[in-house]
This record gives sequence, C-alpha cells and structure tokens, in this order.
Amino acid sequence: MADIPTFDMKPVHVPDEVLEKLKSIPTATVYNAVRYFGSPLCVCEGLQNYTMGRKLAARAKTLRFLPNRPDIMAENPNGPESPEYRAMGKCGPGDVLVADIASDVKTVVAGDVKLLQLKMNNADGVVIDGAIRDLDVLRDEDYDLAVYATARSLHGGPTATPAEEDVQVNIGGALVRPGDVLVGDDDGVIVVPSWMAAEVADHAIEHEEVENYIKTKIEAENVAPGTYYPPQPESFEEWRRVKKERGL
Ligand SMILES: O=C([O-])CC(=O)C(=O)O
Ligand SMILES: [Mg+2]
Repeated sequence: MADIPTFDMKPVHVPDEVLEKLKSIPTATVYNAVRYFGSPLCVCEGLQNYTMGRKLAARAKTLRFLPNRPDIMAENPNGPESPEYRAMGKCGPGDVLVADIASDVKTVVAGDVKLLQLKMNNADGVVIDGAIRDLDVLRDEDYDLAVYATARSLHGGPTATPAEEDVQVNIGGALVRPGDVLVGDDDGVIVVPSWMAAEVADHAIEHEEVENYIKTKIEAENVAPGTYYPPQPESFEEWRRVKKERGL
C-alpha cells in the first residue's frame, strides 16, 4: 500500500480530463482502484445500464426524494422551482443527475418530459436508485443521455416527493456527495469520491495497461493466467521498463 497518497478528503472539482481517463478503462478496474484506496462501499448495488454499451464518468448533481406526506408535498410544490428542476438545472456537460428515491419503484423519478431539461443542457446522463419511464422516447428522440437505474416502470408519482437537491444521498448502498464522480459501464455503476478521482484514474489506467501486457505474455507463452495474474510488483516494473523502451 506504499503508493497510496495521503488525501485531505475535501471535496474538489474533478476536471474533464480526469473524467475522460475514467471513461477510457473498464469500470471494474476503476472499482478495484477505489477499493484499494480505501472506499470499498462504492458500488451502486442493483443499478444497471439501460443504455447498453454507453459509458459514464460524470460529476454528481444530487436530488433526494422523500416519502409523501402532506407537509413535505406542500413545502415542495410542482413547478420550475421544484428541487428536481433545480438539480437538473445545475447539470451541464460532464455532469450527471443522481436521484435517490430509496429504491422505491412505485414512483418514477422522471420520463421524457422532465428529462428534457438534461437533454437541453447537454448533461451526460442520469443515475437513479429507483425507476425511470419513457426510455423508448429517450432513445427515439436521441436524448443522448447515459441512463443507469434500478428499474423501468409505468408508475407516475404517487409515493414520493422530490424534496432536496445538492445533498448527500444513498444510491444502492453507496454514499454520493455532490461533485463525486459516477463511473459506469455494462458491469454496473460506482461512486468515486471527488478528492481521490485523479489518483484513482492514474492508478487504474496503469493497472489496465499491466493487465493488457500480461495478457500478451500469457498468450505468447501459452501459460495459465495464474502465472501472471493477479499482477505482481515485478510485472509493474517490467511494464514500466517496456513502456520506456517503446517510447510510450
Ligand atoms: O410523470 C412523470 O412523473 C414523469 C414522466 O412521465 C415524464 O417526465 O415524462
Ligand atoms: Mg412521460
């Protein structure tokens, strides 16, 4: 663990270059790095990619629903100032709406009409611990959003109220704080704390390179993967040497 930096753990703005790095490798490799750096409860359990093949690495703008009750409904009337639209209004390129509805699937978080705001803002997508509807419309009308959710559903909004934006939320058992990075592919979606994102990206990219390097060795030498996997420090040293020799 000698190469784990000491983080001061304050939230930071994650730049687009780091998002691009995180998108360039499998999410499983990023997950290993986040776990290695000390945040193992980072998996948004139960969520899947409803836009198969589409990767995500974007900064979280958060929204929390709460169970309906007359007082909370009165405090959060529908309309452009509702927390859901305030949260979506903060999303632009490189951002993702992250909605916590406590896995309730009897209320959808949004469909094609509400999500028009994300489309108009060129946001990257939506991550929902709960249900979404109108996915066919999103596809047919080319919304160009990554969609990760627990379920598709027909339900409208009978059980929960969009009550708070820009707060910390629980998405499938993982903490998401505003500005954290949601990283996903068809394997699933994880949370990278903003303050470790840059280091996680570099660490995971080198890991992915070493894995690709040992795959070439396994095939060339016709040996069982266990010969080189999981990669040992010697493989990292060898890869760094090879990279230098090849001028990479
Ligand atoms: O009615 C809802 O809650 C969501 C919906 O269908 C839409 O945004 O199009
Ligand atoms: Mg609709």
